[in-house]
Amino acid sequence: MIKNDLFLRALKGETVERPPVWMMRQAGRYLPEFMEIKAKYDFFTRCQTPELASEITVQPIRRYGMDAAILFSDILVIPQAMNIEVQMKPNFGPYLPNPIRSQKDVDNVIVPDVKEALNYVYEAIKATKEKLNDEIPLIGFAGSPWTILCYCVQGQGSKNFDKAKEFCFTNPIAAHQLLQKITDTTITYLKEKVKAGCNAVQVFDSWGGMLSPVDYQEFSWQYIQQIIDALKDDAPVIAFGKGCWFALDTMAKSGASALGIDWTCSASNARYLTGGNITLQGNFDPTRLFSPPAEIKKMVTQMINDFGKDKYIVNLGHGILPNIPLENAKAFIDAVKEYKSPS
Ligand SMILES: Cc1c2[nH]c(c1CCC(=O)O)Cc1[nH]c(c(CCC(=O)O)c1C)Cc1[nH]c(c(CCC(=O)O)c1C)Cc1[nH]c(c(C)c1CCC(=O)O)C2
Repeated sequence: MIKNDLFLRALKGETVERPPVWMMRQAGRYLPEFMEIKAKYDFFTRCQTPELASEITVQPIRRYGMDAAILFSDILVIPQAMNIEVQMKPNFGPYLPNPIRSQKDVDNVIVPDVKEALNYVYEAIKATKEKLNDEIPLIGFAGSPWTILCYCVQGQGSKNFDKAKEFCFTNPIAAHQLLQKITDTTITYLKEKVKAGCNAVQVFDSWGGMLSPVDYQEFSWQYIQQIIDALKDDAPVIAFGKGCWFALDTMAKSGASALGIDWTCSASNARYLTGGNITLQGNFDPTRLFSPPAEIKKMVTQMINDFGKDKYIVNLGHGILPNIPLENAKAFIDAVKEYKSPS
């Protein structure tokens, strides 16, 4: 049994004293203790060494006491396991030297035995569970098939992922084959993560908002739906689509336990679009963490009042930025812990 189960109760839609809180990308570069490890080990060494990955995962918890931990890893371990070379270049980000651009490239992509290929991730989960000592739940995650395709085809980060979209629109058969291969790999991977000890999983569709509503259904959502269908009896699933407010009505009917909301969608609009019954997670503008702590606290309290304390998980609308002052991150977490319902 998990001692602080606020997060799991919110995912079930139960009434809570206060909403739970965690931050997307909470194990990261704003933490000096993270930077110390980063200085010594390259990115994939950190991901692949269970002792390092588990240590990095619990760093923000020790400092701030969030209500859930998220495993330190990356969405790009999936293409790596599928035989696609992925590098993480310092001060540049992901770089895939042989991007996928043709049917032949797609044919060369394998659906691996993820039990073997990503065994280091499950070992990291087990090590993390020991460190967490059942105090709080652990979240596992994967990128959405569309977001993974974006990197596989573009070959690097992008403002508009134009090459990824061009590939889908000029070569839809190959694109769908690739999306299905990623989906099949992701389903087995997430199931293994749950078996290893993750208490919930989140699917990050970071680049879903690059697609039109119609294209979103075709190239992104139908694959996320397959993942939800396959996982929902194993663990609660959170679906986060950045810029995907237009699909919230579909997402609300998917069987996901919660939906992530970014900061461009108001709480009332998100509740309206999702029918008011499903747990929502979000949606503080990550850049707003640069505001003074007192202002952050006021805004967080207002945000909880706007979403309502139940069926709600406090989070940012996307990942925390590298240069956020430590006391500002603390103000965000503390505001939630100090929350009192207006009566
Ligand atoms: C799109 C995406 C990626 N990775 C991820 C996403 C989806 C979430 C989102 O949209 O932010 C997910 C991710 N990546 C990382 C986590 C760790 C867990 C956490 O702290 O939340 C999570 C949940 C570690 C990481 N993944 C990465 C870092 C920073 C580089 C480093 O530590 O050396 C971290 C802490 C590298 C990475 N990995 C990726 C990018 C674009 C980058 C470079 C940009 C950046 O530096 O933020 C791909």
